[in-house]
Amino acid sequence: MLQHVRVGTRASALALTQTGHVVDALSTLGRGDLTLETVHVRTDGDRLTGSLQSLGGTGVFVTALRDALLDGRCDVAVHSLKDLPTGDVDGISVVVPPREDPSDALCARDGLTLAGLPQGATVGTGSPRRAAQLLAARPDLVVVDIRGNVDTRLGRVAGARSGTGDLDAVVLARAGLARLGRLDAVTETFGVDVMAPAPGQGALAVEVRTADRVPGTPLDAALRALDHRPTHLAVVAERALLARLEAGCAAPIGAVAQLADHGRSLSLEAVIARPDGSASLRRGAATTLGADSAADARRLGVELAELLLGAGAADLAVLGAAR
Ligand SMILES: NCc1[nH]cc(CCC(=O)O)c1CC(=O)O
Repeated sequence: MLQHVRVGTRASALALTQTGHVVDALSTLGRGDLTLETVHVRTDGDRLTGSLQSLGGTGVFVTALRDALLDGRCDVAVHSLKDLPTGDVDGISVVVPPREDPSDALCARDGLTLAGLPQGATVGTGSPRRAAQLLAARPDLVVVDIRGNVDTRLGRVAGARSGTGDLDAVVLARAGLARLGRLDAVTETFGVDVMAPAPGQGALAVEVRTADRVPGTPLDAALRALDHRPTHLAVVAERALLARLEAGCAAPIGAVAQLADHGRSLSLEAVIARPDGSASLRRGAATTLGADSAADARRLGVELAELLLGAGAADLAVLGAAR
């Protein structure tokens, strides 16, 4: 049986490379039974130019792609998983391919590391999570709110290829730079102890209409093979924590999970920071994985969120405001 599949994507360079990876993977896993086509979908997030925070929280890049999927203008939609709101959507099922390194990376002028940046250096990021953790490590830094695609942000670094940048550094997800072939710009990759990544960072979400998950069809078989259990369970835990804290992707919350004990348990570490970096809470937890491992992962996220709330998380950050 030959099945034709239209894969919807945003038109940014990052979205196109991410979609390209998914198309290649589905093509290989489809063993000649899938033909694939890429369909460009415009989103409000690509059109508006204000601060990312002023756009009204999570999901600005997501709705148009989901609408295209539900309207039947495409059959598969590819997103950066960290950009998705935490709620499930009726009629859509999510597959999670293997994740890239979830870390954040400093891209500074002249090869500088965080410790090497001069007093009062300017660092660009539009993310309250990154701003808070930068300021926690270096209260003297001046954080500049920037947005735009990865190339635009890298172009803001002084002494970068163009040489016209106005900032000493920017912070970006290492995964995006890796996918774009721009790891050359990275001057330091942050450990979780310095900067805990956004829940879901480095992972992709491949969305499909639940009605199309028909066992035995080439698309369903390829999607089953594409789904990566360690990544899927990790992001379920990270996003359950975010949801329990009633926070969106703009909240100053970092969380990263990974399988341990040869896949028999899952550990989760999370940080919530005061936006100015003057205080933060960090906690970790782990669970063994039983027959319903997704339920165990979700419970781990909820329990760690409740541990953080019990320790005063709500006093640190304005939770609920960034939805
Ligand atoms: N919010 C924008 C966004 N969404 C996903 C990535 C990078 C890729 C990823 O985290 O998977 C980026 C850019 C960045 O944060 O540097």
